[in-house]
Amino acid sequence: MIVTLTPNPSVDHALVIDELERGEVLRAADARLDAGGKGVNVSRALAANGAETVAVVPVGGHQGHLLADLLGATGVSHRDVPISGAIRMNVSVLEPDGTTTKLNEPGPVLSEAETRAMVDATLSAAEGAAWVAVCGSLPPGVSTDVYSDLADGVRARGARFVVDSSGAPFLAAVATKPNLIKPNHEELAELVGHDLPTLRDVLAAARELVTSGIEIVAVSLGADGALLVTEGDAAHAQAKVTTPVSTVGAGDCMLAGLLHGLASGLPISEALVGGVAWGSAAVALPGSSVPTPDDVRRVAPALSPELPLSLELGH
Ligand SMILES: Nc1ncnc2c1ncn2[C@@H]1O[C@H](COP(=O)(O)OP(=O)(O)OP(=O)(O)O)[C@@H](O)[C@H]1O
Ligand SMILES: O=P(O)(O)OC[C@@]1(O)O[C@H](CO)[C@@H](O)[C@@H]1O
Repeated sequence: MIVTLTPNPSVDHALVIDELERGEVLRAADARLDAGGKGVNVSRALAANGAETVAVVPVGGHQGHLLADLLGATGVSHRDVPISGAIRMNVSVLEPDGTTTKLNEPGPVLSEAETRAMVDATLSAAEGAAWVAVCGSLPPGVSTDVYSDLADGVRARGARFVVDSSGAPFLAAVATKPNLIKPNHEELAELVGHDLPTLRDVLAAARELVTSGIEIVAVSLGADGALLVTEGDAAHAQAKVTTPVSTVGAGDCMLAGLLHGLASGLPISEALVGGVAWGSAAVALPGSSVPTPDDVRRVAPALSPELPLSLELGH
């Protein structure tokens, strides 16, 4: 069982347009709503592939009701923590060449009591779980100290602690030495404090974090696939997507596939290939849609026989 906590969930509103032009009235050709926020997406992807998961979410306001309805419609088990503020509506603007622009709200202010209730709900869901993944930004009012409470509580219950975030909260979370982190290329550069132009640089940065006490560093690299590093191992995998539609949530689906593989006892390289398959399958789907097993079967992920260390990333 994999538990997710999304401290700052959203309803994701995706709009399909021809071309993003500042200062113009743009008519959307299509639009869709999905339950969103990084941990919610991880749980949605797991549930869509038949894996056991519970999503813990603070819920308030009209969007909160909508989030609960959307989650219910997709069959995802969720534990709602009532809050007085309204959760976010985040907008994604999707162009035909696959370019995705995101506009994310800050989210509601959470009181200390609401933050405590969110931690307690997560720790109660963590009883008997294999992994607990805390994903995405922190809403205003939530101190980064929340990560040490969560890390200690999750470990005390025998589960493994995963974090995916960005900026200062990610730095604070990394200081708790999670069992697994999933930065993307930019977030890893932020964590180590310098640019990482090639896969060789990404490997060195991931090894630095592993040496500091993090068991597994999984770096998602967009179209360049993903690199997974542990103390004794490093693996790279990639899958081509001919027509990218929306990259929103691809990193979350990659994390979901990876955790599913690890929870099923796969060796890390096979779990990585599964993660890349789920992430790449998500890129071929609209909005924040998560892939089903049929979608995953349509992509052909490949483990690199040797690490392509000279690969220049993002080209
Ligand atoms: N253009 C692409 N072509 C093929 N696969 C892709 C592409 N973009 C992303 N992927 C797949 O999705 C995974 C996650 O992508 P990425 O590194 O962009 O995540 P992210 O920045 O965390 O995304 P998000 O925050 O939207 O969830 C990659 O590891 C890769 O497997
Ligand atoms: O603002 P955060 O919490 O960093 O990210 C939130 C978000 O952009 O991440 C998901 C995609 O990964 C979306 O479902 C959601 O809107």
